[in-house]
Amino acid sequence: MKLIIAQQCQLYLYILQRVFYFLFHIMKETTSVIIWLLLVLFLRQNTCDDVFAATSDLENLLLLEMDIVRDLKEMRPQLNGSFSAIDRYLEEYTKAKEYLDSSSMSYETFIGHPVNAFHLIRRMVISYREIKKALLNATAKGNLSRIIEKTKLVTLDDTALPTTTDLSGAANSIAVLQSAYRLNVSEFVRGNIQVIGKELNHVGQPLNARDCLFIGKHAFNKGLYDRAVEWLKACLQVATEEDELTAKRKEIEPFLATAIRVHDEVLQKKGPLGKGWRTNTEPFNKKKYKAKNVKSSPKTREEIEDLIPTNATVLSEQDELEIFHRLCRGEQIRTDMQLKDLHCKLFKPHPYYFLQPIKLEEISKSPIITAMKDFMTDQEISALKTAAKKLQRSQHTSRFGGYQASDKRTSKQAWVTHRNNPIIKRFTDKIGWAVKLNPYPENFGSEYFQVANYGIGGRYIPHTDYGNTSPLMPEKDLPFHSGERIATFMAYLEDVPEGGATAFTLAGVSVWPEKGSAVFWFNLKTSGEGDYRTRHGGCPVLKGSKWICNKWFHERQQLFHRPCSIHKEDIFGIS
Ligand SMILES: O=C(O)CCC(=O)C(=O)O
Ligand SMILES: [Fe+2]
Repeated sequence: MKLIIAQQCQLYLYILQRVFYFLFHIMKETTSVIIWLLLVLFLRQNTCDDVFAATSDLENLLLLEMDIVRDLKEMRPQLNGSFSAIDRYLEEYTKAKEYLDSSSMSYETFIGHPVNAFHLIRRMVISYREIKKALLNATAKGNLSRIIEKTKLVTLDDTALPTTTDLSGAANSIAVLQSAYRLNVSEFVRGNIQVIGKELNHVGQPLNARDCLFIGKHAFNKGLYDRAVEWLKACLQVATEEDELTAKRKEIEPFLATAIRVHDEVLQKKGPLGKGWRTNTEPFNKKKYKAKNVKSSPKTREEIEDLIPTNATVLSEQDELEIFHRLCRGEQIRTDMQLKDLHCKLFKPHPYYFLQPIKLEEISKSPIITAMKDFMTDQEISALKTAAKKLQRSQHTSRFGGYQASDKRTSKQAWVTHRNNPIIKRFTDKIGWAVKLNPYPENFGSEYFQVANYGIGGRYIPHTDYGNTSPLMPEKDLPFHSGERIATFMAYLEDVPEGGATAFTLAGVSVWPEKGSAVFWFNLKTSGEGDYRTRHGGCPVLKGSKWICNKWFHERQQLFHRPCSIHKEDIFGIS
């Protein structure tokens, strides 16, 4: 008996030992994975509340600033002595406010100008922290506490204020805007948006030398060496003209020298364009450096088609970004023949549309992309925007797996259901009748509406809507077996004065946002295979506030509406 117990004990011990060994082994293997996961979580948290990523948040920030200023102005006479941080800030704010009042712009229009938005974020990040520190110091010293402790800025939770991450995000966005739209930098530092070769001038408030230095450094860090040099040169110019110096020439010059040197070295070693860097085609220092393999970007739709992957080859990220920016700038890369083939028609796919047909415009024939003009009523637009109050930072596939907020997709979004909202319910029906697909999330025909708002320079780099590139609506409501995103309906909820087109890089077309209009396309071929030619992205918003609303249809529920086919290359159409 004893023997049996001893043997059993040994067996248990052996099993326990193996389990420990196994766990230890797993832990050893997974330690690095865990560290990565923690890092990813940490990075995610840090980028969650980016205020620069949505104009609606920037507008709220502007209102908050007005509140704080009212309070500061009331308090200032009671504070004897020097509070230079407050005085400097109030002076700067007053200039911005006078500018806003004299231009009689709406707050949304004002904040839709990237320079005005940058100024606001800078004041909130730098000036407010300085003021708060000065006030708290004074409180610590004694009798001012009763006045100061009541001020909004002191009682306000710090999480309500933007952070240095927001300021960096805004500087990055400006660098991206300049690069994508070829902005005239010497005008931009004066606050004016001018695109080289285009009649356009949106006036804003000038930047100071420190702002230019800050943006120049961000352009450099993003590998935009040509742009960094332009910024730093403009910065020197501003510094020479400034009454109250914000950055000394001595501070700027070393950065400029480094930017020029790195620019020339990169050009000589790697060429003018690659993943993560760009330079001019000529070096600044021609005596010391030579240019290397200057590559011209694709010119026509045919040339782009040559780049379309046939089997496994994929268009390089850099080539695609070049095409994307050309489309964003409104360059025509299709031939006249291709354009001549496109038509408009009045479309009555359902009795609902008999009296008021849809104005359908063909945007592209391969793949088929259609626009529906004036598809939404003002009532539907405001119902969707009102329902999308709690916006969260949008995410995109991450290099570490899963999804992450990054500058590949700078917007904020909310999922909106039609439940309990008769206007949104009717709008859902309307879409279903128009495109002849099941639009109801209840039976997994589609996801809820995704309403998104872009901020300064807000963009979404080219991607496909199929293949898990962005998170689906909350998973508990949409099981895996609902299939891929078979089709996309995307409506524009605002006009965008400058930039912000949707560019289809392989179709070679751009669609410009028009309030109430929508675009529709199938992401999958009839065989169920993804149609790579549907790659598209949201161009950086140069000026204004871009709001869109997506409805993604899922594959399985559409079986009887759109039967699959055995012919691999067949595509669906809208008819
Ligand atoms: O903003 C745009 O124009 C494109 C948005 C988009 O592609 C998406 O949300 O999937
Ligand atoms: Fe998309």
